[in-house]
Amino acid sequence: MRNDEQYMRLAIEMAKAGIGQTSPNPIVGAVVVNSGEIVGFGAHLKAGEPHAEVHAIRMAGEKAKGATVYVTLEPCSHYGKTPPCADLLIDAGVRRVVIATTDPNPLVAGKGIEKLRNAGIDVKLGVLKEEADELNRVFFHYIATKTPFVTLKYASSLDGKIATATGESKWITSEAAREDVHRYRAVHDAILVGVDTVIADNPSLTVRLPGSGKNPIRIVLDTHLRTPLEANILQDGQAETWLIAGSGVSGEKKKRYESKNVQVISMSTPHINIDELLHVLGERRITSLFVEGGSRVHDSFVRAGAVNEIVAYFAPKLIGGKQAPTPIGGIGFASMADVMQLQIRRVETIGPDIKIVAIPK
Ligand SMILES: Nc1c(/N=C/[C@@H](O)[C@H](O)[C@H](O)COP(=O)(O)O)[nH]c(=O)[nH]c1=O
Ligand SMILES: [Zn+2]
Repeated sequence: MRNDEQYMRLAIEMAKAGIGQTSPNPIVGAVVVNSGEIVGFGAHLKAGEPHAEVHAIRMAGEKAKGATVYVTLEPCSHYGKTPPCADLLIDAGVRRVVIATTDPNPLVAGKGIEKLRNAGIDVKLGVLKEEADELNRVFFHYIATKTPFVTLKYASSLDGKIATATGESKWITSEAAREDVHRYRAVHDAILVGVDTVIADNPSLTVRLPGSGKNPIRIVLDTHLRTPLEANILQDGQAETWLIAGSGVSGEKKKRYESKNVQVISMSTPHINIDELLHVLGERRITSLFVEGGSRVHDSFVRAGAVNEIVAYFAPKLIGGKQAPTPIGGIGFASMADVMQLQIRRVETIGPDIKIVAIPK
């Protein structure tokens, strides 16, 4: 016999099956318990497919009657692509529902709970709320702002250089650290780099992991459309590629770039405004954005305050050189009073490297 927290921990572990697969939906897990026996469980695996509660109740069958259901997010009460889970739980005759966190969507927040309580079901809220909120920090951010959750990633030497003064950067971090980066790419809707990185590294920006699925959309900040036409990201057909151009680029120049997997998106101003960019990406259902550099792009996101998480890798190497570029270049902050304050969330080693995860305060 486990207690509410232990069953909810199971539901949270179950939810993780959907990580990287459910966008733009949240990841959700559910566990059905009857007289101390687990009789059903499930996770939401893909937008448009059954919700976690549906899988769990189906598995429980008759044993759902009089059972307790543990679910990491408030059961939905509106008709989306599938019928409301609140009604399903009521019809299945469950006795009690334990919920980790309520739905952030103001249109539905609390409605599922109200339906359950009106049907005489005992509802308990807030069990492992922090863990459940952390699970869906991307989804909650997107619902609240309609812009993507932005993760800034860089890799540098211990003395903070992302390349040598002559522009060499292969490789700074280890194979293990670079594989970790691919795991981040694999769960993001889109990856973003600046055109200078495309010119310098000719990156493919695809996910090279065993059995990896669909590649994220590749986005290049390219105000004047300087991306070389023979660049991998325009030629390899491995993923969709969007070039973000300033308003000054001529239609005929844009046409030269547009092809099957390549689109040019023009901003409303000559220079790219990060805030406008994020709203345009949000409208195109990009809920998570992985910004991989270079240093000018990082600076523009930091100065726009458009960073929700930083993932930094430090290699045990010294590169030196006043001209060697650092992770955040560009203009930066003139006064210490304006710098971006962070909170370190995690420090870990990966192979010979150090990985630090931080969030803005
Ligand atoms: N130089 C390094 C990186 N460099 C990061 C970017 O500058 C590269 O262009 C990009 O990762 C290449 O993408 P790909 O072609 O898909 O492999 N990133 C890292 O984590 N460690 C490094 O040592
Ligand atoms: Zn539902």
